Amino acid sequence: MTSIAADPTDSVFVRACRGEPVEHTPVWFMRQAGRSLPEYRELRAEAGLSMLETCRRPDLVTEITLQPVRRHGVDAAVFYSDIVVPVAAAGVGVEIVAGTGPVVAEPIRSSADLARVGRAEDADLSFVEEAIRLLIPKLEGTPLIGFAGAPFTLASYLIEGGPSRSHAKTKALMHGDPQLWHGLAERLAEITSTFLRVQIDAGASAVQLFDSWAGALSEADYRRFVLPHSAAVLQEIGPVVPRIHFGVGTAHLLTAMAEAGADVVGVDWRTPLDQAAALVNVADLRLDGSEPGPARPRAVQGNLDPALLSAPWEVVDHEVRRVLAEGEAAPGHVFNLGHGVPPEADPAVLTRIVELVHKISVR
Ligand SMILES: Cc1c2[nH]c(c1CCC(=O)O)Cc1[nH]c(c(CCC(=O)O)c1C)Cc1[nH]c(c(CCC(=O)O)c1C)Cc1[nH]c(c(C)c1CCC(=O)O)C2
Repeated sequence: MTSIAADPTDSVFVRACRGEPVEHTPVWFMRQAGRSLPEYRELRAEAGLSMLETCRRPDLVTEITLQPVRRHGVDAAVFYSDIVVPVAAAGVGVEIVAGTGPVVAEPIRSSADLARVGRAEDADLSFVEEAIRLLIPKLEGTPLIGFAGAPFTLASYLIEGGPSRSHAKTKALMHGDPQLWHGLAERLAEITSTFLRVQIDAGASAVQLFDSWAGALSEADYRRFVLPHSAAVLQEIGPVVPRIHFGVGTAHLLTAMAEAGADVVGVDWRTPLDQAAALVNVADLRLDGSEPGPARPRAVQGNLDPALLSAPWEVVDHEVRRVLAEGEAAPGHVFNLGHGVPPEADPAVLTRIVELVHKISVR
């Protein structure tokens, strides 16, 4: 008898995102594929390729995406790629420097610079499609999360030329030349939507829009300069698959990030999930300026402090139980860390967390 693989669109993870009943709380980890895993470090050393070259090799992407699913038994896979992959495909010279992050040799700071950012329709993302088509059968029903960087977080790398704590040049450009800012953000929104669309069409069961650094903005600046562009991305994708929207240090932005059109709002460790659940129960922003519809309940994702992965197990155990209890207040809860897995994390602790979440959240 041939076994029929489970349908990922009916998985515990997808149902939790939609606020439907689940047998247990699903769990996955941002940055679960990567340097915390010895098998990842071995494969990278063996291949001898840069991070971006690795992302363009469907065979390697498939193996790396599967590694944490095999090892930890997580409820979802996250596509191994990077937020700058589609930007590089659109012709921007960018490298990922180990220990630093994306570095852009010639930053985008004028309209002449903006002309160097290619159009989404000219970006070759066939390697993404190929990798996902290889992956889906190997996942045997485990849902795949596709992702992209939101316009603000991508723009910050392009304008600053690399990682920045203050995002000073980005903020100066937003306020000093709003027309150039909106032109750049619109171009990036198109690239991001295309990257997400390619992943969904190839078989991703959910997507996450990472606005990792949006927390650096005031709510007023976020609403004026960022929200319309992130909303354009999420609303362009539509409700075909659950849309997760995440940033770090966003306690003051959770309502606005939900309004962008997310089905699930990712929360860092600073805001308890019961408080977050109340903040995200709002209507979607209407991009045409019409009256907002009724508030809609949204699921939350998070939010164990990644720093605690190196605390004694009793601490982790206690914190996992607290996060699960606070998550009960939301219509749906996807367990995760409050940000990515640190490279020095002990993978055995992650496996133990998956087992604990599955055991104590049984309905
Ligand atoms: C801001 C951001 C980036 N990339 C990403 C974000 C948003 C998520 C977040 O907020 O952390 C998204 C990303 N990057 C990567 C993934 C893969 C999937 C997963 O989450 O497991 C995802 C979802 C692989 C990666 N992306 C990167 C690595 C590590 C480098 C390597 O393996 O060579 C991995 C596994 C590189 C990268 N790329 C970026 C940074 C900050 C870094 C780390 C730099 C460093 O400390 O070395 C930009």
